[in-house]
Amino acid sequence: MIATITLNPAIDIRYNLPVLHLDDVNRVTAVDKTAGGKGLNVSRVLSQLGVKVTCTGFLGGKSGEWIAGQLQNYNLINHFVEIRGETRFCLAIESKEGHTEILEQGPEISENEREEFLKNFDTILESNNYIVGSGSLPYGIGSDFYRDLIEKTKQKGKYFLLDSSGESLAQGVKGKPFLIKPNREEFCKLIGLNQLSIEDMILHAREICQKGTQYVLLSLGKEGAILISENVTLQAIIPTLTDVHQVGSGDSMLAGFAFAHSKGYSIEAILKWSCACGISNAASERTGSVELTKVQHYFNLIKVKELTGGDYGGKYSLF
Ligand SMILES: Nc1ncnc2c1ncn2[C@@H]1O[C@H](COP(=O)(O)OP(=O)(O)OP(=O)(O)O)[C@@H](O)[C@H]1O
Ligand SMILES: O=P(O)(O)OC[C@@]1(O)O[C@H](CO)[C@@H](O)[C@@H]1O
Repeated sequence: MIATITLNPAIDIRYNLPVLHLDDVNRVTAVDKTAGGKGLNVSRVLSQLGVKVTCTGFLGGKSGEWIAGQLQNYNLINHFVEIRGETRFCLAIESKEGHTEILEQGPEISENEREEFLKNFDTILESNNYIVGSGSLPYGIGSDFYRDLIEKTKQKGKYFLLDSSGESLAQGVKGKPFLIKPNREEFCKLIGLNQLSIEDMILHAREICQKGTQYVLLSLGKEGAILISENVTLQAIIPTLTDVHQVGSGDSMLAGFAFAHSKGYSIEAILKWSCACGISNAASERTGSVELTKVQHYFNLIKVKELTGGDYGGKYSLF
């Protein structure tokens, strides 16, 4: 079984506008509202793939109640800790100018609520082999929180997949999770440089793997993805879609990885499943949502190629 952690869930609102006018009134042409936060997107996609998923994190207030209701609709097992604060809203605006996100910081978590989560987490660990921890941390949760959860998970011999950013990702990597899934920007921040070439990202990712993280799944949007481990580097070449709804593609990708790995598929097939889920989400109107027939269709179009750059320090010929 797979459990997901969403410490800072959100009601995700997506507005579509032909043009976004700043300092003016804008009227939207389409609205979408989903139970979000990265971990809940992962959960919904896993559920669509037929996996029984336990979801945990913090939920509070009227927005928390709304999200809890949505969990039932998707047959997700609700192990969220109820909090006094109000669960946040996150806004994504899609217009001709591009994609704009406005994200609330989220509620404050008290010491007691944090303790309750940790007790709850110990129980969840007993019955789940995969833990997927995704997204930002709310106030009151220290940046080493994921790291502690990763260490607990590893002590039980289970897999922790981490998708975070900034300091919580940097700290998380120190806990040596099974996998991290940064996008290009998150990875550059992790390394502490503004821009990195693909070759340099591979070399840095390999270094992270040598220190104990098993996989770095580098997601590159419409350019596909690269999966790096200590011994192998695989590139996924994908069909590119235009006119996409990209929010949640990274989360869908992570769901695809957890699903395919838990089925014991080959590493090439796991990378294809990951990308196929990301693409299917990008093709969907809904945030954090895939269709199995589309996933299978995209799976067949993806090519996986091994990149050989010689020893660590060598260059990768493809790029
Ligand atoms: N325009 C696109 N066309 C085809 N596939 C896409 C496109 N955008 C994303 N994908 C798929 O989704 C995967 C994840 O996308 P991306 O790298 O944008 O993740 P992310 O930045 O974590 O996304 P988000 O934060 O929006 O969830 C890509 O590796 C790719 O497989
Ligand atoms: O603030 P975080 O947790 O980093 O990101 C939150 C968020 O932008 O990520 C998801 C898309 O990946 C959305 O569902 C959600 O609104």
